[in-house]
Amino acid sequence: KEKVAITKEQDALMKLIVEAYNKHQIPQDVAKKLLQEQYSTEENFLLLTEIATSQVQVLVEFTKNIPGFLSLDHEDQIALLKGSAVEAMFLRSAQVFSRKMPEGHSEVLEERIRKSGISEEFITPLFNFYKSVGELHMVLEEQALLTAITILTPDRPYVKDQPAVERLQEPMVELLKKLCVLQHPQEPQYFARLLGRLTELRTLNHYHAEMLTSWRVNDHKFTPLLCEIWDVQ
Ligand SMILES: CC(C)NC(=O)n1c(-c2ccccc2)cc2c1CN(S(=O)(=O)c1cccs1)CC2
Repeated sequence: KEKVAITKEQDALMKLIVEAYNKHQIPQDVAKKLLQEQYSTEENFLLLTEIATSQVQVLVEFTKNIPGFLSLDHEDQIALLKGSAVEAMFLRSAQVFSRKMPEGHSEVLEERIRKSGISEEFITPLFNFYKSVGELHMVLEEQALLTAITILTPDRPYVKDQPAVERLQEPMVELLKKLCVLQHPQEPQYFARLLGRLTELRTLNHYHAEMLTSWRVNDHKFTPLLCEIWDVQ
């Protein structure tokens, strides 16, 4: 059985990705707001809009720190960000949700999200996804790499130079694979389960697009940044 070891380069890459991931956490005060007073549906929706908007800003900063990203074609950089924003947001949500929270906090958070005007047929797959990510008990390095891998998906719409994106994503996938073997030696299929979450994420894109149209119908307001990244209005 060949000895799996992280090379010096891989260790340097991982440190860069984790550092970027840590630097760009969501301002806790915004997420904490969701846990405070009892809000109406409209106020919960506005809070989610605020949290989602701050998350997109966090996502852009994290992405800019992915080694090689800023050397990609500029239009491709935009195409990758727009193509991955929803997935990165739901991955982040799942990671926030699956984190150990003080007693009763995740129930309150779940309640607030359920009472935010999001249609039922979207809430179910959303919480199924949060649960399936939570069951993986990902370590920080895995979360950061999985987010970078999601952003560096070559086959997003309008990406011109896909091979250039593949050249950035490939080493991250290789590194994540090694990490999984080292972190979960008793679970050889763990890496495959992680990648399976990325497939599940793509289905949430579809639900999110459906949700957006239903919100536009009953004229919910989004921020300019969310309109920009989600191509609405
Ligand atoms: C952490 C950030 C990325 N999470 C977030 O914004 N959440 C969270 C969430 C999950 C765990 C902890 C805190 C918040 C649940 C939901 C969203 C956003 N969306 S949304 O983007 O469709 C939306 C935007 C405006 C109205 S609805 C709906 C569902």
